[in-house]
Amino acid sequence: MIKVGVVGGTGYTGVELLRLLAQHSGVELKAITSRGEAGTAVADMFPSLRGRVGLQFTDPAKSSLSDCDVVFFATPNGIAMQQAVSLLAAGVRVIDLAADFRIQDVAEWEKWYGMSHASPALVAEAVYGLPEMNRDKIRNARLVANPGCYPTATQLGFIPLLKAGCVDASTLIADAKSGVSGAGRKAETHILFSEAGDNFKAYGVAGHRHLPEIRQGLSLVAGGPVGLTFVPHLTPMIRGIHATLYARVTKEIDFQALFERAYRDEPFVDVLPPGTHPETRSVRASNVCRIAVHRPQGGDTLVILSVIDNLVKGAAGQAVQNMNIMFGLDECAGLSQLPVLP
Ligand SMILES: NC(=O)C1=CN([C@@H]2O[C@H](COP(=O)(O)OP(=O)(O)OC[C@H]3O[C@@H](n4cnc5c(N)ncnc54)[C@H](OP(=O)(O)O)[C@@H]3O)[C@@H](O)[C@H]2O)C=CC1
Ligand SMILES: CC(=O)N[C@@H](CCC(=O)OP(=O)(O)O)C(=O)O
Repeated sequence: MIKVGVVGGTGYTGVELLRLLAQHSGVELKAITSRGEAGTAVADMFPSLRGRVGLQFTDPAKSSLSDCDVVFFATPNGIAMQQAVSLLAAGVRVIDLAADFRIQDVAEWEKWYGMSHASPALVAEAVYGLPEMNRDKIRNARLVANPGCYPTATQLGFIPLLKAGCVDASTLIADAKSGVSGAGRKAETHILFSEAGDNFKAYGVAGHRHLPEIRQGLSLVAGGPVGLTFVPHLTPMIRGIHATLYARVTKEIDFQALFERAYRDEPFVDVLPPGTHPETRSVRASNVCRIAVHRPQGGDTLVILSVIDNLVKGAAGQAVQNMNIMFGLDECAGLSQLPVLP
């Protein structure tokens, strides 16, 4: 049994980790932290976990995280980078759901995240945890940077095209929409029901912190710099990301066949038949990314539709997938949930 700790068990990605780990036969939950709820039974706060999680929340400063085999950080940006060094020194592997180790250029990270990096030396060691891109490196990683939610949906949609060199890499467009849980569980005015409900808006058009993360991944695949316009939107749904991706064709190939080949052996990427329109509810609560490939009116622009659940393939599910790979388990262990309908 793999001994697991979760830092940030009261947040949305934290409780999603608990839901998935509680259904995973290869792990034992050892510590679940909260600063404000230490001493509260986890199942009292989240009755959905009654009978499945018997632990209480513990104060992160007093938790026995160094006794774990792996610790997940489901915390705001800037927390894991302060604690990873000592955990790694104690032989604990770390999976950070935040962005502390996602960007290899530390100066660039500091610019977008508005803080100094506490462990710049660890950044080079960290492996970007997108299994479809980095599975072999993840296997031996001590420290995994779990990708962001928008970056997961966007990169999975563009990667086959850039690998094949069949689109103009300088004019990519990602028009992405997220459910409100993407903003986390903390109280903020713009995510109040009466602000976000029955409403739809773009944000971060001038520059969102996921832009450098997506650019980094796509540039590696393309073998050179990419030009990307990325516009996120907030939609009045709870879970889900829908990314509509545009790319101009430079080489004629069978694009549907390209995607089917690229993801044929991927357990969590489903390429839909031609002409289909994936819905966010078709992946709700599951670790699946569904992709459809379109070429409207046979023109020179491809439109790729990519949907994920931001809390699962966009966060906790992908983190469990990474843990499975790191510990040599079945990659799908604990991740066989079908999407919830309606
Ligand atoms: N929501 C999403 O869709 C996605 C989120 N992420 C990333 O995952 C991380 C968690 O997100 P999310 O779950 O939405 O956030 P939430 O705001 O819902 O939860 C944050 C958690 O972190 C804990 N926490 C806050 N500050 C500290 C601290 N200083 N030390 C220890 N624990 C702390 C909080 O617990 P307490 O206050 O009880 O200690 C809480 O459990 C973020 O970095 C986010 O960017 C990544 C992909 C998708
Ligand atoms: C709807 C919403 O607010 N989404 C968040 C992104 C989700 C997230 O948590 O960011 P990471 O993936 O980098 O951790 C935002 O735009 O800031």
